[in-house]
Amino acid sequence: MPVLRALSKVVKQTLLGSPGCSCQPLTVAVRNISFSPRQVTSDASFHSVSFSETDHPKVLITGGLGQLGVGLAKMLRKKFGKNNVILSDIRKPPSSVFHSGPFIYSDILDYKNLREIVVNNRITWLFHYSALLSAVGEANVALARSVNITGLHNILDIAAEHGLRLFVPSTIGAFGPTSPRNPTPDLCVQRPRTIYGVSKVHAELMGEYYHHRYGLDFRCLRYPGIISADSMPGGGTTDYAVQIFHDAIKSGKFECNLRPDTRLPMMYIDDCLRATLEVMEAPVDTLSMRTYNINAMSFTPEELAQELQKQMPELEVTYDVDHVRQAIADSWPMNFDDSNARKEWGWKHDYDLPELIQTMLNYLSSETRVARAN
Ligand SMILES: NC(=O)C1=CN([C@@H]2O[C@H](COP(=O)(O)OP(=O)(O)OC[C@H]3O[C@@H](n4cnc5c(N)ncnc54)[C@H](O)[C@@H]3O)[C@@H](O)[C@H]2O)C=CC1
Ligand SMILES: CC(=O)[C@H](N)C(=O)O
Repeated sequence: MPVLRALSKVVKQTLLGSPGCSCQPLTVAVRNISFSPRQVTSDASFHSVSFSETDHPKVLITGGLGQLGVGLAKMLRKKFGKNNVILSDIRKPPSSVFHSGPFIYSDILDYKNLREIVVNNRITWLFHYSALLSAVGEANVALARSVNITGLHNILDIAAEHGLRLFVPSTIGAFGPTSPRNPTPDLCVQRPRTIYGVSKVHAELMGEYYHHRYGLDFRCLRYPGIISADSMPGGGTTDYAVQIFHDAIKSGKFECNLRPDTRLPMMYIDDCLRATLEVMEAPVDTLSMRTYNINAMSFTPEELAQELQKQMPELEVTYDVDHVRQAIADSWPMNFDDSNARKEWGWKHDYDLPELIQTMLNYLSSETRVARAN
């Protein structure tokens, strides 16, 4: 009976909150009302990150060995110091990554292990990059549901319990065929048709809910398709826009898996990572929302090929449409309206299509020259 009485007291506190406070202080079990390891102690606080801690955050990046995580770690280590940024993943890191700063194994489905990492390393900022992307997710819905939704729940609970500032990326894929597509504003119908999109809308809503309910410092950007030279994409619909550069340099030929007229929002990786840091550092009073669109450019495969052919006139592009990816792309935004990010916290992209092409070609051709010389 005492157990039941205690339980009912916790339930009451959870549901009613304390008088005069719109968000619930951390006196409740975040995930479930039970005697689980997720029960938060009464002296914990969602607002416990002190100023000096946010000036010099201790950072954890999950899913850090994908297309974006290694670049994010590099940028954050430059700013906050090598040992203050821990990269984690479930894959074995290449030796260059392993020797460039702290790396640990972390499966986001293992809640206790995550908690241990956060506690032992006194983590204050968490960048949650683990996910299955759109095309891979459609090929393995059960795994995508588990990693993208169950994994996110673990991350939210850990972040809330330990007063972390939490960044979770969302995507153009969080919109669907009934959303306005040209342009797509921050707030509109979101009815995606992929497990990836559904999981990202869920992440946006859960993060915002934890923010309003518990005061979690949740920040989220909806990224366009990201283009990078030194890392490969992990199985998405926008992957063609990276692959074309590699194939152009290697063989002078590229077979595109989307129709030539498929228009999608895109961004160079340096802009994406800078936006991520900028929104994490934005003063709270500049953020009227917790989830923002960001954008840089928007093009079709045909436009990208034509622009690339200005530099490489011999490039041959053919099309062999993958129907799964095409259906996904046809349901996504063609242009992204990111005016709120620009107005509120000063977002501004540096790379348009010509700069993107020049930067990618410079990087990849110098890599090829080095490889040939060795
Ligand atoms: N790359 C892009 O164009 C875009 C990416 N994003 C988002 O940015 C984030 C990072 O994207 P990418 O680096 O491109 O993804 P990616 O697919 O290249 O990498 C994801 C990483 O998550 C890891 N992972 C999978 N299951 C895991 C688990 N159980 N525990 C821990 N890690 C696990 C994988 O090993 C992989 O290294 C994702 O959340 C993605 O949705 C959003 C929009 C565009
Ligand atoms: C735009 C994304 O979220 C990703 N690159 C994908 O195509 O799945």
